[in-house]
Order: sequence, then structure tokens, then C-alpha cells
Amino acid sequence: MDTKALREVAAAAIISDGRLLLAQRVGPPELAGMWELPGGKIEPGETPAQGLRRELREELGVDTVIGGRIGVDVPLPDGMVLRAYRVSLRDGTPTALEHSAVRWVAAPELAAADLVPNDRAWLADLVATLNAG
Ligand SMILES: Nc1nc2c([nH]c(=O)n2[C@H]2C[C@H](O)[C@@H](COP(=O)(O)OP(=O)(O)OP(=O)(O)O)O2)c(=O)[nH]1
Repeated sequence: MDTKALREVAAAAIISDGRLLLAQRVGPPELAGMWELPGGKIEPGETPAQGLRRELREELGVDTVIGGRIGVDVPLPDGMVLRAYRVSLRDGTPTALEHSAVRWVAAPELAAADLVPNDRAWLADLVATLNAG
């Protein structure tokens, strides 16, 4: 039996003033141009919160506070799992350092956005969170 822990990809639902931050992927080709929640692979020895804060510093140049989970676990190939977390900004303005663009969306724009396919699993939860806030 394979007892290795699932490798996690953590993604950030950064919400500020009733809007969610989306980031536009540069690759791979099948995902390029689509919008995602910024984040990335958690490295061995990191907690998900530590790894996600690191990714957000690298990708957006911001300092963040990582909150609770949102939405379901999404299985990825190669024994990885994709999980979303609520995140708030502590310092800095999100800048597309590794994406082609970032933008803030309210619920109607989120529902109409060209999201990467895996992130569609979170759409109802994200819209509900935005509408609640
Ligand atoms: N960051 C992120 N990755 C996502 C999302 N949805 C989704 O399917 N993925 C997939 C794309 C990739 O196959 C995988 C890891 O994404 P990534 O390319 O951001 O990870 P990383 O920065 O650690 O990548 P790298 O060092 O290997 O280049 O997760 C999402 O909302 N955010």
C-alpha cells in the first residue's frame, strides 16, 4: 500500500472589499490565458499555510494571512490534491510577477470568468462567500 501523503497544491481565495483576486496563467498551453486562484505546490517540510504564504510572496509580492478551507478537495494527477483557502492581505498590492495579469472580480464577473477547469468545482462556494461578505 502506498502510504505517502498526498502532495498538496494550495490556492488562495484572496477577498478584499467584496471582490476575489483572480490571476491569469501563462502556461502550460492548455491552461494559458485562463484564470485561477494564485498559489502552488507545498514543499516537503512546509505546512500548507507556510507554503501558500511563500507562493503568494513570490507570485504577487504580498504578505498574507491564511484562513480556513473553502470548497472541496480536487484530485490532481500524480497523487496531488488541490485545496483552496481563504486568505486576507496583510501588506502590499497584488502584482502579476509570475502571471500575465491579475484582476479583482465581484460575484457576477467571477461566474462569467474563464476559470481553469478544476477551479469550477469551487465556483458556488466562492460566489456564496462573496455574496455573504
Ligand atoms: N496555483 C494553482 N494551481 C492550480 C489551480 N487550479 C489548478 O488546476 N491548478 C493546477 C495547475 C498545476 O497543474 C498545479 C500546480 O500549479 P502551479 O503551476 O501553480 O504550481 P507551482 O507554482 O508550484 O509550479 P512549479 O513550481 O511546478 O512551476 O495545480 C489554481 O487555482 N491555482
